[in-house]
Amino acid sequence: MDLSGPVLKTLFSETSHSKKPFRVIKTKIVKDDSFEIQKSVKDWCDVENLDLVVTTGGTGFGVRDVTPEAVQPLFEKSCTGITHAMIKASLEKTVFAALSRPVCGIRGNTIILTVPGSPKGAKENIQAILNVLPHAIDLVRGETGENVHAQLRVESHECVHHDHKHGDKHQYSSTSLFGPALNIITEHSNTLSPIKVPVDENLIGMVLAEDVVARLPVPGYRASILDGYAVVASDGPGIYPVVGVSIANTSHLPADKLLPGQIARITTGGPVPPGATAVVMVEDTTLIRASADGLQEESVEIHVQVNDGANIREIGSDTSVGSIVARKGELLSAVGGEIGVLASVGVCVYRRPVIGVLSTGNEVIDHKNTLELKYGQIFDSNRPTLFSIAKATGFEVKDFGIVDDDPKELEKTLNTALTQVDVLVSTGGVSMGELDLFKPTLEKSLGATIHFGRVKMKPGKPTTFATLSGTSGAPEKLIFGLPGNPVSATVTFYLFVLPALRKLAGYENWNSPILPAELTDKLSLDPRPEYHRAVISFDHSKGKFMATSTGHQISSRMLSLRSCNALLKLPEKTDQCKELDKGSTVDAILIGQLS
Ligand SMILES: Nc1nc2c(c(=O)[nH]1)N[C@H]1C(S)=C(S)[C@@H](COP(=O)(O)OP(=O)(O)OC[C@H]3O[C@@H](n4cnc5c(N)ncnc54)[C@H](O)[C@@H]3O)O[C@H]1N2
Ligand code: MOO
Ligand SMILES: [Mg+2]
Repeated sequence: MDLSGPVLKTLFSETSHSKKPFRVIKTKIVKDDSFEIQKSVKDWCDVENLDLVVTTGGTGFGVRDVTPEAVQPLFEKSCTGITHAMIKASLEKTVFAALSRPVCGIRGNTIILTVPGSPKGAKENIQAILNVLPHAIDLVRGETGENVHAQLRVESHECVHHDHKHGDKHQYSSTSLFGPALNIITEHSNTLSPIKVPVDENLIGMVLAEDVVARLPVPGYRASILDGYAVVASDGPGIYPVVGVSIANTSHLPADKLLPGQIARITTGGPVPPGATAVVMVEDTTLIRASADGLQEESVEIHVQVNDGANIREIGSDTSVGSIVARKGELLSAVGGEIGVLASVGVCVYRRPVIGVLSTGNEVIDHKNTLELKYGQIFDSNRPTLFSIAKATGFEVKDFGIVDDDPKELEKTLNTALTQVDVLVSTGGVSMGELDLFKPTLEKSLGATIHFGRVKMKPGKPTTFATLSGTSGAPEKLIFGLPGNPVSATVTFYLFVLPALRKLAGYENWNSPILPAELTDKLSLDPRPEYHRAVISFDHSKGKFMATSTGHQISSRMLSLRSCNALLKLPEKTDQCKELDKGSTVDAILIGQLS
């Protein structure tokens, strides 16, 4: 008769797990047959997906005691500590506990325990580990239970100095405010080395690494400003023979120069013939006689007196040789002016940083790979969002995909990525959960230096910044661990990553512009300084920018970023100030277009 089964069932039912009792939902009596035992345990782990499977009996020294040998091959991980705790507790009661051979392990999300068959022994063993079981189950399930929470609060408490000597606990230096955190980042964002590049549209968004000096004059020849006739100005008005034509880069003249009393047809930009001293626009002339075929004018009347030099761009009048046409530090904008100026010369610009982006999380699924989500899964919105911002702001991104919450996989991907990029941006896994592995992996496996791991701001509290020294004089790599929440990832990209990218690319002004804006409604304040998503627009009647909140600001709600073009800098809530009134003026960080 099974006596220990009911004893354990009662014990579990009386025990609280996350304020709910354990529920024993399966019981079964199995013969002392390895195959039968394995089949049942495997079924409960793999098919039923139970949190905990406990076998009683078959752990002794008897010939028919085969449970440990049957169960052990099913383990993916051994739980030696639990086994020790059980044996230790029993040994304290009787030395005969030494004749028990329990084994404990993990298969998938299930913990498997083998305890003795005697009701007393079984109860003692389970009681010995009952307190750690909820915590263990939470960890194996990847959830954050209260025990885990308490443990992690110790493990990641804020400290000012980063110190490896604090034992095994993870301690990541914390910066309390956004400003100092950004300063740390920009101190490490050293402008990359200059490169020589051809002048084309790829220059947009690049910064000149040296002054650009004109090597050639513009124009390189005397060029006409108008369509008309090249003349000798001192000839004055009158009827003249048309002796030649100067169109664009071709010039047909009977002699090597225009003589007084002669004129030549010329088009805009065409080379003014030697001897000509001015150009008269065609509107100030009349055709007197044309050739027989009507294609060529033979004589033309000039109606106006022009001065020497009229309507001629002299050599070098736009740009003289040796003049500085663009200065070091100048940003080559998309408006086109700078690129147009440089079109005649080669340029040296700062290399633009290469950025790697990856998402982390077992629940994160690439939206391009499936249209279906299983329970608990979510689509990866962070990578497409960050790619878009990077592209729109002129930076090249490499995609490192989605990485599971697995330290080895994370380490492998980070190592690969860091050989290819200047800046690595990862999202997720930086907060307090037990699957938040980014910081320990960076520090322990990659040897990176974490400069801060928390910032007093909303959103973006767990934002992490680290650096990894470059090999053989190469610049250090910048590593950003942005929070997984999509809004937090996006906002912190704008606030932390973009300034770093701009500084690496040589921008003198790397921060986004800030405008004063008036609130159209009152806003409640948060205990953390907040970067509140809003739409700002210029109100012509008031002569100022107006800011309207995008609504509920929870960090998971991407809709709070829809149409948003600014982040309002809101101060933290104090006893004296809990909200900002309608009409208050706040700083608005411009992140999008003004409409
Ligand atoms: N006990 C505490 N818990 C949390 C704290 C805290 O201080 N104490 N901070 C909260 C804050 S604030 C944030 S922000 C989040 C940050 O979490 P993690 O960076 O660790 O990110 P995950 O846990 O991996 O994911 C959080 C959330 O975001 C979703 N997610 C993750 N990746 C993506 C993606 N690529 N696309 C879309 N959504 C994504 C994920 O499913 C979670 O819902 O931590 C709080 N917790
Ligand atoms: O600080 Mo988290 O980024 O608000 O949600
Ligand atoms: Mg987390």
